[in-house]
Amino acid sequence: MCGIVGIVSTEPVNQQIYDSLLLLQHRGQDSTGIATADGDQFHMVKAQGQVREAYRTRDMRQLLGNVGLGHVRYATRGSAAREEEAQPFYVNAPYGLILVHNGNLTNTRELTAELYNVDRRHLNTHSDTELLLNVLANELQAGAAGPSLNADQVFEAVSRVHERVEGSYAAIALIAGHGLLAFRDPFGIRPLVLGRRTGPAGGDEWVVASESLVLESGGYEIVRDLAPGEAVLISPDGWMYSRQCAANPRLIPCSFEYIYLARPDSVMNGISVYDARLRLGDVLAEQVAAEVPAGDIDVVMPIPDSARPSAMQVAQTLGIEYREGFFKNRYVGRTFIMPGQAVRKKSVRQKLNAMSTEFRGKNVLIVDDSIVRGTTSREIVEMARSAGASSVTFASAAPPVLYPHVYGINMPSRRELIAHGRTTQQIAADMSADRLIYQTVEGMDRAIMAGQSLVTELENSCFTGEYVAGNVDAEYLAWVEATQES
Ligand SMILES: O=P(O)(O)OC[C@H]1O[C@H](OP(=O)(O)OP(=O)(O)O)[C@H](O)[C@@H]1O
Ligand SMILES: NC(=O)CC[C@H](N)C(=O)O
Ligand SMILES: [Mg+2]
Repeated sequence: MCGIVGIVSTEPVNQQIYDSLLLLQHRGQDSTGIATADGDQFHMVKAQGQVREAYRTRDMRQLLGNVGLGHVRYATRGSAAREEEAQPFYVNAPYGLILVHNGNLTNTRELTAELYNVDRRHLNTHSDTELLLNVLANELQAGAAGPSLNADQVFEAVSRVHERVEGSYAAIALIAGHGLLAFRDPFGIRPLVLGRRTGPAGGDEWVVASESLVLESGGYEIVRDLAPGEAVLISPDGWMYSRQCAANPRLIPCSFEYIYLARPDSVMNGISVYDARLRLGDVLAEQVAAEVPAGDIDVVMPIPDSARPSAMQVAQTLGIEYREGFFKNRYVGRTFIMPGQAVRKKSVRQKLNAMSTEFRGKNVLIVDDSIVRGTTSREIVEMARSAGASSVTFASAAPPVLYPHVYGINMPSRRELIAHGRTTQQIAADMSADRLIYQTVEGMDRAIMAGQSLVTELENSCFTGEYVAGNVDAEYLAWVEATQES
């Protein structure tokens, strides 16, 4: 998952894009980029690292214009370290296009061959985003009748993109002289929300972003989540056009957004992330009560940050005291989205510290939102034991992660997943926990989708092995495993 934002304003957008990217930092820490359109002229700045370190004042000054977009990257194809894969990507024809993308394409091999053999387009990186941009460019070119471009032509091009591209993609593009285009894949796997406000001199200002907290913070009203397959085109003077561009759209958003990726204060597809995490805690508590005799646990503790709402709810539902025994160094980022196992492992130790007075002589129930590689849980159990815990029960608000994720979370290989091919008891032994309790898939679905009717299915492939988009078979998974850095 990456974070994306696009804004059409009545005033310069550079600072607004920067501020929005700071709010989306939790979605990607590898690199960042901003592009603006000043009439027909594009300006772009990209850099490795996080938003606060990436942009200097002179970079910001050159980002002129009232229309723009931005990106924070968490690499899922190619490499986090390659500067040329930082987004946005640019192509000069047709018209001039710049694009940012959250998601991951699954037919990259076919697209790469087609783009070269049929469309005669050169690709310079291993990024799937470069592919997406070139397919869009090709389809816009194919439908272009002359120098002017109308909304119908743009939407027809997006329809052809949907036909050619497989996988997950929430994307925002600038079309020089024509404004901002945003579209979401036909399953709506990755999020994208549209907002509007009135500018200081009147006139509509628009934002499209990965998460609603960007809208809230900028004083925009939420218009709606883009529907799966829908495209929105906003002209530089604030006219908004939209159309359903997919033949068979079906909303199946990624459950991992609710479990871990998104900020709790965002609302996605009408579901509050915070409420979903509370309910995950409620349902997990049922599981704990069924597996652990009453009185066997003295205290419930979260692993900061993402597990807090679920852990609070586990404690409350079970009537057990809630304490914070792990303290977090606020200057260390999210460890799961860091590139490379060595840095992730080291960072867990730098990030979290166990306070022995909270652990000594106690039977603790530690709650995390998810266990993926086990990097966090292995370290945490060891910390709890050295801090003097009598026993350590570990509970995960998500079910066991058993399969690779190919739609925008970088878990390419089965081997690295602590739960793959193991029983719960074996995993508990691996992390040296006395007991391990997992949420069930049914419980997770119930918790996330409770109390609403818009979302009736979730993209759960990393838990179930069922892949909704593209032809994700054993051969493809073996290829991803062999070629993608994790
Ligand atoms: O089993 P693992 O491979 O360690 O992955 C799971 C852990 O990683 C995430 O934490 P992270 O530190 O990224 O972010 P957070 O502060 O939002 O919890 C997640 O919340 C789990 O704690
Ligand atoms: N996490 C994402 O959305 C990644 C976008 C794109 N696949 C990249 O690797 O840059
Ligand atoms: Mg965590």
